[in-house]
Amino acid sequence: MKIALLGYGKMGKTIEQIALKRGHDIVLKIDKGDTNYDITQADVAIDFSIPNVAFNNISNCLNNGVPVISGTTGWLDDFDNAVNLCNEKKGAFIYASNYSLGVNIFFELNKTLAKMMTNLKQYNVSMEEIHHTQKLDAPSGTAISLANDIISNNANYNDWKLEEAGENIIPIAAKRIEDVPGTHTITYESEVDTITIDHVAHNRQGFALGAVIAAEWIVGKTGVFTMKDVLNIG
Ligand SMILES: NC(=O)C1=CN([C@@H]2O[C@H](COP(=O)(O)OP(=O)(O)OC[C@H]3O[C@@H](n4cnc5c(N)ncnc54)[C@H](OP(=O)(O)O)[C@@H]3O)[C@@H](O)[C@H]2O)C=CC1
Ligand SMILES: O=C(O)C1=N[C@H](C(=O)O)C[C@H](O)C1
Repeated sequence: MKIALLGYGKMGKTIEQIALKRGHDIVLKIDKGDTNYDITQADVAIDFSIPNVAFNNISNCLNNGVPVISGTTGWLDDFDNAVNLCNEKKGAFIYASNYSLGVNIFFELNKTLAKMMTNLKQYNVSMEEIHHTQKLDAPSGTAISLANDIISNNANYNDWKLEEAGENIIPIAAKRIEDVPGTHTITYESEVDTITIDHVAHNRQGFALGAVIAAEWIVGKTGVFTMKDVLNIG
């Protein structure tokens, strides 16, 4: 498979290593300032860039009939526009806030726990995410997915807020510590005890492998998909 990497930073480089090991060719490596390139030479594009260029990169792929895997976080104001463009162009598109198998299992655990806690109003939920100091967005895309899944599965919550608690609101604390690849913790606290679930990434390999697996899966398909479709879990 011929892969275009849109964003050749920490994730782009990790994806390259894994894709080469799995027998793929990297035909484009696009970074800041690279504007004059022909995306149609790729069978599939993988975007791990920065929030304010992600939608433009995704649109370019969809407008040129190239399936696109989007891992960049912090651009979701344009998510519905990406979905509409994909449908209009009969293209193929996946966005996931987190491509790792472990986090996708964690997403399912979070939904199940949120459902179980609905009638237990003595517990208050909170979330913490920790990432490296170069991260541009806060809270993390994964934390936003986790919070939205709690809201969809637990009637006691209808919103989330960064660093702010309140009635029916999930407070999310975003910490930045050098070299942390990504840690997410969900806590339910009552007066008598605490229930905690967490996911700790040890490196970026899990995110990158998931993105390559998604790229292999999407070629030849039409539509807007999620990692749940790719991994067949939950
Ligand atoms: N969904 C998931 O599983 C995961 C998502 N992420 C997300 O992926 C994104 C990238 O993360 P990471 O690799 O750590 O970040 P990096 O900052 O290491 O890499 C981002 C790269 O994008 C480049 N870039 C800037 N402008 C453009 C452009 N117009 N087109 C293409 N590339 C451009 C940057 O170049 P330059 O440095 O020259 O500006 C940089 O090399 C983040 O949004 C992060 O949150 C990260 C891990 C997992
Ligand atoms: O920026 C990162 O590094 C990561 N970003 C993603 C997010 O915002 O959730 C996924 C992972 O946690 C690493």
